[in-house]
Amino acid sequence: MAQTIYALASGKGRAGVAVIRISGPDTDMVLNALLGGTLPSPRKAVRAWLRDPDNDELIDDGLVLRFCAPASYTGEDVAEIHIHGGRAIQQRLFQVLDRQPGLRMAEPGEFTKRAFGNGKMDLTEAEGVIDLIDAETEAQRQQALRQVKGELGDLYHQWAERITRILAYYEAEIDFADEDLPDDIGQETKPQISELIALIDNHLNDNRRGERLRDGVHIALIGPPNAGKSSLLNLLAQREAAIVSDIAGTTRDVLEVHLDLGGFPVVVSDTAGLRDTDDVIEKEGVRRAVEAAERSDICVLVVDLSDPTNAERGDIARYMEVADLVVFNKTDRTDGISGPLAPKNNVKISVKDGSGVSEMLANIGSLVESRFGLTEAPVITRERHRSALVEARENLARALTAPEVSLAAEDLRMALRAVGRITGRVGVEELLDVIFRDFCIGK
Ligand SMILES: Nc1nc2c(c(=O)[nH]1)N(C=O)[C@@H](CNc1ccc(C(=O)N[C@@H](CCC(=O)O)C(=O)O)cc1)CN2
Ligand SMILES: Nc1nc2c(ncn2[C@@H]2O[C@H](COP(=O)(O)OP(=O)(O)OP(=O)(O)O)[C@@H](O)[C@H]2O)c(=O)[nH]1
Ligand SMILES: [Mg+2]
Repeated sequence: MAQTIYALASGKGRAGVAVIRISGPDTDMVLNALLGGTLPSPRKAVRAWLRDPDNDELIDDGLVLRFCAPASYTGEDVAEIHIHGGRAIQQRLFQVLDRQPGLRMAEPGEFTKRAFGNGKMDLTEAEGVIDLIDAETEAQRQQALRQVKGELGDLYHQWAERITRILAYYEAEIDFADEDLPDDIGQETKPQISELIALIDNHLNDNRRGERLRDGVHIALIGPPNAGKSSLLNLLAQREAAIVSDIAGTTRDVLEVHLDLGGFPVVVSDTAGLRDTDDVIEKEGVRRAVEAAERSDICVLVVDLSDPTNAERGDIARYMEVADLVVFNKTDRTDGISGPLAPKNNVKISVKDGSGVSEMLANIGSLVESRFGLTEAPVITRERHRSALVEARENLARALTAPEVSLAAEDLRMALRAVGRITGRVGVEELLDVIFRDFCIGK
């Protein structure tokens, strides 16, 4: 029998109201003790004086919510005690709970773990709950909510069902080889397997947009020394995060700033100015700058528009080729002549007087949106999903060329297990039983 667990469900520290959640078989016993014998009816908020059962001392004027298994978040008996969010009240209630037999403090995620264990949600939905709580931007919230609603889990469940149906043909061939079965089951199954592989490939080939949206889109600011990269970073961060000076080669380390860019989480990296140098430390800085550019999802090249030496530097022309956006800075100093350099996507700004900055933000915003924005179909949000799908795909491909029916069946079973691992929803055997029930084999 599961233990009864409790935890502070609301944020730590002083607050207007704090919510303490209890889940498990002893929930009603605890409520009885705290309320002095009257249990509120389920799913109805009831105001109640909370007392320490050992000495009848008042703890707080509270609000209590009771859920009866299985109709609760965890699927167990659950109670929520809403108290005033003062430290001493929280402390006192926790002391009382700690004294109750069979009760212990919940581990992180344990309520949701129980919800999964009791079939209230699958693993992708549980991950969605965590992502929803962690969501810091609007796009992250939307992506997490879709996962909580089960969109991703449903997709994988559909695929698991498709594999199971295909597998059923092979199982039937193995079990009832002497019965009336199609001569070549491959004719029936192979197009179905290929179709599924194509679906998985398409889903995998997503530019890792879901993962990027979860973790943050990495934007690197690169360019020659003194172009104004650090000045631009500070402008974006709205604080003096990086040192700015008119000495070329000021920035050495890669400096990261986290921002909400129109609802998208982005991590902007300021880097050392790119140039040939004999200074060993600056050299290392340049190496790190190039590395940051290679690792980034979006590479922004910052160039000083008023610097006449740009056109002579072959490396800048090369960076212009590969950069996603070229920002010509310091328009306040010139009439905006970019010389012979005219990259595809560029914008002219002045960090000093702020001109062009909103246009630049819109430009970066649309790059982020088109590459990493939400799509019609749900997307992979974790490496865990990706590696399981790659494994499933490999096994499906192997099933296509398997020399024997029994080997193909084993490949399909492995593919099924890999997909099933993502949702944790249904075991292979369980699914097979369901399918076999309406699989007409004359038996
Ligand atoms: N006070 C409070 N607010 C909360 C939660 C909570 O547990 N308590 N939630 C969670 O942390 C979220 C809401 N999610 C919930 C999910 C399921 C059930 C629930 O009781 N499910 C039952 C009954 C379903 C029904 O009748 O609609 C079930 O699934 O059987 C409750 C809340 C966000 N807000
Ligand atoms: N006139 C003018 N000066 C600017 C502008 N943006 C930056 N600067 C100046 O240009 C100089 C270099 O700016 P930084 O931001 O340190 O340049 P950086 O690209 O980070 O340089 P490194 O770190 O050396 O690679 C500083 O003196 C800034 O004040 C601008 O839009 N107009
Ligand atoms: Mg700098």
